Amino acid sequence: MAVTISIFRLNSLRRGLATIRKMNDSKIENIIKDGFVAYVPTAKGSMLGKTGMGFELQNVCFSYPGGEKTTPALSNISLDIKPGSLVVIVGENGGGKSTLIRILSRIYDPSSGEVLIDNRPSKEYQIDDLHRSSAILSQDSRIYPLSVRENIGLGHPDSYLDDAMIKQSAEEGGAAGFIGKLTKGYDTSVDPYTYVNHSNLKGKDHPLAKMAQDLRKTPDFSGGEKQRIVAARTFMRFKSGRISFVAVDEPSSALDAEGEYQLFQSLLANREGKTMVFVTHRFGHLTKVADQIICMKEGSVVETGSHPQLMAMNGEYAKLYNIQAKAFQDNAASM
Ligand SMILES: Nc1ncnc2c1ncn2[C@@H]1O[C@H](COP(=O)(O)OP(=O)(O)OP(=O)(O)O)[C@@H](O)[C@H]1O
Repeated sequence: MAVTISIFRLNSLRRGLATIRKMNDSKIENIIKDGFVAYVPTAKGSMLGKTGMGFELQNVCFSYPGGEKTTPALSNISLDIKPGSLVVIVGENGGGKSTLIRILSRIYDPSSGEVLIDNRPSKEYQIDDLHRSSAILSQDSRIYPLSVRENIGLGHPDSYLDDAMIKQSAEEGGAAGFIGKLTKGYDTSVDPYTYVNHSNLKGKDHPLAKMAQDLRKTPDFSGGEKQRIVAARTFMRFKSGRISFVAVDEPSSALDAEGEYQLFQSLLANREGKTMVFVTHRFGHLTKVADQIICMKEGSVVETGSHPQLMAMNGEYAKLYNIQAKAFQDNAASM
């Protein structure tokens, strides 16, 4: 029985992956060149010493290919991100935060300037290798036409049949609660099966009617529930033991304040051996424990430092922090 279920799941995953490949092939144009060096840990670097990926950016500029803007998305960014550090990028809309995350994750290469990863030019590394060692959690992260279990299992396909691991990842991603309330639990299909309602099959005890019934589209998940499944996939990814860089780019827009807080706490609990970079507009609880805050404006880094250092500077970060703090105090006063 277990073998039959495993074969069924494997076939289902294969079909799903073929669909995903088609979805991606049609949309993604790879504009970066692959490197020739495997991402191998160094004593100072990631996997071996379990200290996380280290970055050094030297005069990095970036303009989006075909973008409408006359000014670059990133201008002359120079900074260090130490292995194993917790970094929070803050700043106003359009400041370049997500673009910087994409450069660090090697989704794009700089238009000019250099990025060093573990002391070596990032362009020299094989892209797949770098991506296998990185986990990116963002609003762009997708739900795939697979079961809930498979959507989570994609984070670490070698272990996608490991129920305990899937469930633990769901707990960490804040998804276990609502999955537990689904009739089919982890076997619930997520999109995009169509409801087959052919009149020839109505009320018939026909094999096709049975199949059509099984294909019935399940109710859509809410935005927050989808984000929790995607978060669970990221925690599954951590279990591969390979992840040394985690980029978190505002994954929580559809989460309530409690959901976002829990998600960030779960991520921080998994910090060991990883460099973590967060982009969020609701940053107060993160920046106070961050090793480095990077404050961006109009494509430039305007301030970097710790929370006490930047508050003492009384510049852009202090302005953004005080606006948040005031909104919080006003809310508390009106309750
Ligand atoms: N795919 C894209 N193509 C063209 N231009 C883009 C693209 N993505 C972002 N930009 C532009 O690059 C600049 C920086 O955008 P980015 O998304 O990095 O800012 P951000 O600080 O993350 O903003 P937000 O806080 O609103 O998410 C903006 O001027 C934006 O319009």
